[in-house]
Amino acid sequence: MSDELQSRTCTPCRGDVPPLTKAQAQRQLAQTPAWTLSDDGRCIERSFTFGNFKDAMSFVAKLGDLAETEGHHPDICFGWGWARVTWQTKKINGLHDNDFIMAAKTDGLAPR
Ligand SMILES: C[C@H](O)[C@H](O)[C@H]1CNC2=NC(N)=NC(=O)C2=N1
Repeated sequence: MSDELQSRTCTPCRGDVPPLTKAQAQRQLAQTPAWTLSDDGRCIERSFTFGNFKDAMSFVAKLGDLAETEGHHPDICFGWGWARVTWQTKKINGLHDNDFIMAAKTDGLAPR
């Protein structure tokens, strides 16, 4: 399930496709069950915990590198012992398969 998503790479989104509907997003969420769909169905979010600030910042740095590699970028908040990641495709103000691919890849970066 999410292994399949983790193995995929993002496709450039030129903004010429509609966002996933809330029902489509809910179906996709089955592959990334640790993530929460927003009420408006336009983004997915997950919080992570760490033992200290350094580990949280290291996770954020790795996620930033991944985002640059994939050309698809999250919103990230973080602090001592925590990080919150939100995925949305800004160009379409909603969710795209890329967001679920990146959510699965984000899970792969998190400490077990
Ligand atoms: C040209 C560049 O690839 C695009 O602007 C990308 C960059 N990263 C992006 N990240 C996200 N989350 N949404 C986008 O629409 C987006 N567009």
